[in-house]
Amino acid sequence: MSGAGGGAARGRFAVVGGGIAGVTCAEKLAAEFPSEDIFLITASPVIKAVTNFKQVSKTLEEFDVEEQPSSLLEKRYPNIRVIQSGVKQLKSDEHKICTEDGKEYIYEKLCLCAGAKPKLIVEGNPYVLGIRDTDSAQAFQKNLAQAERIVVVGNGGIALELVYEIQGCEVIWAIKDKAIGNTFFDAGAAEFLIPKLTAESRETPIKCKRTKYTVEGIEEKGRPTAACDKLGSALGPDWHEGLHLKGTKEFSHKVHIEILCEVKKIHLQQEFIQLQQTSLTFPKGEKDVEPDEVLWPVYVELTNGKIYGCNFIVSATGVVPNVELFLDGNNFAVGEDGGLKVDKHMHTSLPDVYAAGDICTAAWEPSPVWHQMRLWTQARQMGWYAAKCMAADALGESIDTDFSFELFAHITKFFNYKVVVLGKYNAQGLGSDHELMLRCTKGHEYVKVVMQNGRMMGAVLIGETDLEETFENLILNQMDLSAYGEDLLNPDIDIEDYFD
Ligand SMILES: Cc1cc2nc3c(=O)[nH]c(=O)nc-3n(C[C@H](O)[C@H](O)[C@H](O)COP(=O)(O)OP(=O)(O)OC[C@H]3O[C@@H](n4cnc5c(N)ncnc54)[C@H](O)[C@@H]3O)c2cc1C
Ligand SMILES: NC(=O)c1ccc[n+]([C@@H]2O[C@H](COP(=O)([O-])OP(=O)(O)OC[C@H]3O[C@@H](n4cnc5c(N)ncnc54)[C@H](O)[C@@H]3O)[C@@H](O)[C@H]2O)c1
Repeated sequence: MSGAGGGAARGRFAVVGGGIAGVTCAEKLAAEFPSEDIFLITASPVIKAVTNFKQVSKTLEEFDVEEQPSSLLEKRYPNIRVIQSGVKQLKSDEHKICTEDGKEYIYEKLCLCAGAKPKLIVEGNPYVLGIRDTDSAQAFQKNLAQAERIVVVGNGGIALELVYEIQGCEVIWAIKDKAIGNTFFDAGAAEFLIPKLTAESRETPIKCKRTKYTVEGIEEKGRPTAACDKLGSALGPDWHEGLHLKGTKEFSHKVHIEILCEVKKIHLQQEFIQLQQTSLTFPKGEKDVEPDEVLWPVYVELTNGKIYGCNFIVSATGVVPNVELFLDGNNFAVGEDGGLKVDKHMHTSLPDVYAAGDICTAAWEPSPVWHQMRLWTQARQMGWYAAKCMAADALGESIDTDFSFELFAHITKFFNYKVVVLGKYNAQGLGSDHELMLRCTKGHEYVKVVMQNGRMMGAVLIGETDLEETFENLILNQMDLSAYGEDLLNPDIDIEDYFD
């Protein structure tokens, strides 16, 4: 980009967002166009960089994520110029971005990677916390250190990690579903995991192939913090490992799960007193609940009629893409989940504007075994592929959809187990036309495969199953496995020998 006197700076490529999607996109553009300046405009003072990237198998990947000062990125890629300022306005018809520091940038091609923010059960209630970035995680830790009881609402990734990690504080976990972890597991897997949740003490964390989160080149003491909670980058794998997630009590873990319910109302202490209703103590057994004599700062009334007092509530109820600012004056097509719709070339509905990561909604016809989930891995893949598409468009070349969108593949860790989910691991979108095959050894491993017409469509692998590569191949090649029947999961048969 070149400055144009006191007016707008002009250039070929601009990227908004210093999270994984934006940084990966800027890096790829910088590598493809070494003689062009790439503008990376980001509201946060630190950027997220992928390091030690390793392709573990065809679609599973392993990498570390480092939070770095932007100067390190500029050092690695001298043609990336990081502008640390929030975008105030996008004028897509003029190909112009206006930032909060009063500057303007004219682009030829732009990629929006502004991420998402927590979708809270209620906005503006100081007792309801969301967790997204370093600031909000630290605020949570600080509040937890003073807490005796909290209520966690939501049943996805964050809730699963929190309820397992929190110590010295009673946790009432309210979920809409019948079983825990509905975004990753079915009831069978949930049953397998529950003993870990109720175990008296936690084990040493296992090492597993999953992304690792570190902070590089930033002194802990003088560490820059995001200017504002809403604009920091999303945390990611192992985000809780540096945090001391302990309440005021000396016990290890106390989690009570309320299933099939939602939050009906949240009452502040004064409102609750006026209501003259009864709240409950922390249940000791299934039916062992008593009226609570303690006065709490806030009360949660559940749709099952129960009321629990607590110090605060964590709303771990998903995310909503950061789009409002970009919609103002721009006629973007928006998906049902609130993201900017992108086609198979990561192109939004507006000319020369692309989007990647949590902000976008994949609106192309997906492969039968891929779906979008707002995950770190997908943010990296989309950022990289968006840059490839921008480059191809700029050079008038054609490009095929990236292979990473052929199969949904995610490695993570829950309750200290390695967890690999592949394809339609919960039979998403398959209706009733599918079969499940299971293999489970209590406390050791849980293997589930989803079959349709003799073909493997998805799998959940919990524990050290070593099956991920074989199953990845079986899902990708859609081989007819009818002849193998139950042998597919027979632990006495080395399944790899069959198919290698
Ligand atoms: C607590 C937690 C745990 C998670 N754990 C996992 C996990 O184990 N595995 C996994 O795969 N994923 C995990 N995720 C999800 C993962 O972190 C996100 O999917 C991923 O980081 C999204 O990357 P992104 O680049 O799209 O967005 P973000 O990381 O949110 O980055 C957005 C960037 O845009 C900038 N920005 C926003 N608005 C503006 C603006 N107006 N102007 C300029 N800049 C702006 C922000 O400052 C930020 O730099 C977790 C998320 C959370 C919150
Ligand atoms: N290990 C991992 O892979 C990991 C860990 C943490 C977070 N993440 C990702 O970070 C993002 C944020 O995590 P998250 O856990 O907030 O989101 P999520 O999308 O994983 O889960 C949201 C949960 O909230 C529930 N929910 C939604 N609205 C609700 C309401 N009004 N009342 C009660 N429950 C409600 C949903 O049923 C779902 O269980 C997600 O994209 C998630 O995939 C991933």
